Amino acid sequence: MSTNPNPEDMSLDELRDEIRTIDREIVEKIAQRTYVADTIAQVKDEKGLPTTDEQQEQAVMDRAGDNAEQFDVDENLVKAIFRLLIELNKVEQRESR
Ligand SMILES: C=C(O[C@@H]1C=C(C(=O)O)C=C[C@H]1O)C(=O)O
Repeated sequence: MSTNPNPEDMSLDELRDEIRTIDREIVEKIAQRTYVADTIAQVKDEKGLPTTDEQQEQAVMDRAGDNAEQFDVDENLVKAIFRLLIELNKVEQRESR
């Protein structure tokens, strides 16, 4: 068994390192988005507004579709991810009110 990785394995490792960094950044961004949504929940609480804002959710989904198109990724998949992010925020918002 050789201790030296062949060049193909090295480049696979390097690419997976890149994925690892991106995965961390994605979770960091989700945490940032959740934090801002928590702040929005406080503002809504002060103003006596409901947790759910369907018009805003539609705007977020429309933007997700536009961004998916711009970056040439599957629009339905990106929208599914944003639907989950919105639900995550609403659960968090309800818990913090
Ligand atoms: C964060 C908000 O609260 C909820 C969560 C949303 C989201 O995660 O994008 C959008 C609308 C609201 O239903 C908001 O009103 O902006």
